[in-house]
Amino acid sequence: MVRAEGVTKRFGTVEVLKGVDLTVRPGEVACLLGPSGSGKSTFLRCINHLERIDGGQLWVDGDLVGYRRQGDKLHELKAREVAVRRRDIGMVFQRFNLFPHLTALGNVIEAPVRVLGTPRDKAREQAMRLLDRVGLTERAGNYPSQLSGGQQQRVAIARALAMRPKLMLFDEPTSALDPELVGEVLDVMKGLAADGMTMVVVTHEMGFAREVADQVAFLDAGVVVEAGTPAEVLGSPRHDRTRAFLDKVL
Ligand SMILES: Nc1ncnc2c1ncn2[C@@H]1O[C@H](COP(=O)(O)OP(=O)(O)OP(=O)(O)O)[C@@H](O)[C@H]1O
Repeated sequence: MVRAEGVTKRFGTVEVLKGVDLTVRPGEVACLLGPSGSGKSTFLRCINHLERIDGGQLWVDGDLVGYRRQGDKLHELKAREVAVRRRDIGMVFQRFNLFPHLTALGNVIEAPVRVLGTPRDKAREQAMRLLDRVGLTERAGNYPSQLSGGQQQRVAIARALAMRPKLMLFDEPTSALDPELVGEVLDVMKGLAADGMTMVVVTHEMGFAREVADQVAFLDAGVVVEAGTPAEVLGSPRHDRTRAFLDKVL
């Protein structure tokens, strides 16, 4: 589903990704760990077409990010084509980024109606099912300001799911939450994983990584220095930098 080979990314003269290699298979949950500034968000943004890579190759769902193949030639994607590819990718951010002027239901309905042209009645039915899935049926009519952080994040997940993505990206989805609200968001993510959603999750929640991840990758200074099962990477890390990081967070 995601394959990165030697992906590099520079901001100005600073090389933030220095050759990232990572493969995430369909249905797999990959947790990306690493110190602040190691490039985790940047890598997620590259997968989601929000940043352009400078080198290496990045495939999502069999397509080379940024390019369309025609015969044996590659053509750069136009903005419209990027927008179409991005429909298959759901992204959930640390700060929930809900539309403040729309209710929970309105937030979930918005993209299917506007982008996919789903009839409003059908989008509403689907949105209610999604709100039920994230445990927020009763809150459908509430505005973001009337919801807790955990509830807002669950709406954000429902909103991303409304586009029926093939891949979900999570960028520290619980970091902005009060500790007592973290569990409710992780439970929704665990449910998604159990349903077979392919997920790449940047998180500091080691319990989640240990319990749910098929693969844990440790990114340090723009390079995946080790990747493996949670037992391998969290239980017996091979790299000094991974060990030093885990000593701090575990
Ligand atoms: N748009 C940008 N322009 C310039 N520099 C950027 C930009 N985005 C990120 N950076 C820099 O790239 C480096 C990696 O940032 P990134 O947010 O990817 O790291 P991270 O591992 O997700 O960190 P954190 O855990 O703190 O969120 C940082 O030094 C950051 O300042």
